[in-house]
Amino acid sequence: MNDRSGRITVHELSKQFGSVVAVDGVSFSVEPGAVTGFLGPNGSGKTTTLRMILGLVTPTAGGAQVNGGPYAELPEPARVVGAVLEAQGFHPARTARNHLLACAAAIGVPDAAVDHVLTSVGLGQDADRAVRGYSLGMRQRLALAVALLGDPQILILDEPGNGLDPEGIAWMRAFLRGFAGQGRTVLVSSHVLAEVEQTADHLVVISRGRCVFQGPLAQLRGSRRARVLVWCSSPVQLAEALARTGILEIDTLPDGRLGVAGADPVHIGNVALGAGVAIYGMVEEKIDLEQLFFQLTATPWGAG
Ligand SMILES: Nc1ncnc2c1ncn2[C@@H]1O[C@H](COP(=O)(O)OP(=O)(O)OP(=O)(O)O)[C@@H](O)[C@H]1O
Repeated sequence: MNDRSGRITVHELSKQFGSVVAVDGVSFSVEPGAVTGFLGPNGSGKTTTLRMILGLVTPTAGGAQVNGGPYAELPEPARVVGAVLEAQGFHPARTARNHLLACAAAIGVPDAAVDHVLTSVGLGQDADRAVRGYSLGMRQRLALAVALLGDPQILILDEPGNGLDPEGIAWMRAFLRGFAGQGRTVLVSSHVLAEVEQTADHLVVISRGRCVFQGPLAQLRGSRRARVLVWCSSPVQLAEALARTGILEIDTLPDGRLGVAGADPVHIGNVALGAGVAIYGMVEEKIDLEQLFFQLTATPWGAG
């Protein structure tokens, strides 16, 4: 089965290792033409999910499909999916070129593909050096080159930012965006929202083996209403006065300020004036995605 859609679908996927429930009924889909960030804290089940998509771990329940069928049933899997799950154990004495030539032979692609992928990942100059002299970032690029050998439609990367310096991270981001820009599919895991924030169009967030959010990044940003934080002489009086004008989403912050959603500073100032409450300061709250991610993944079965 290969419908060439470039779509990954995961349905009610679960995996239990003894008494550990690593993945617990996760469902999501990953579409072509976009970068999908697969986010969750350490141990939340990301790697196990990716391994199940790739047929490396047998699910306890549910299933995953790549191009309309199980990965194991794809006729030429390396031409459909390129995956980098962990910094591979490359033979230290081998050059990158020789390593890639061996991989190319194993999956039946012509040697010419080797030069192409070496250039794509920026290792052209270092192709004939032994891998033992490679930095971690260069090894990551080599692992990516292996994944690209079959000119796959889909890339699956597990924490590709690990060990990369800022320049390497910027390069990886641009590469993944370019790959998705060709209409291909990218699924990239991370435990740091900031790492995928600038790359991902879509997010799938898991926590303790369960999916707590999936959708466009912009939707996550918009899921929390912007608030105005108000420092005033009488928070209770101001909250009551605002409520009389229909503004009901008001929280009291630990520092005594009010967090008011659904009203602009002009309205709040006018209401305060009418109620005889002195305003000492107002700021529009910045939506902190990292904090939202933390809130999503900190509560046991989060809000989705
Ligand atoms: N082969 C295994 N045997 C037993 N437990 C496992 C196995 N693989 C994973 N686990 C457990 O399943 C849970 C999920 O692990 P997993 O590696 O999928 O999480 P993760 O989100 O990828 O974490 P990280 O970000 O740390 O890589 C963890 O509690 C882990 O200890």
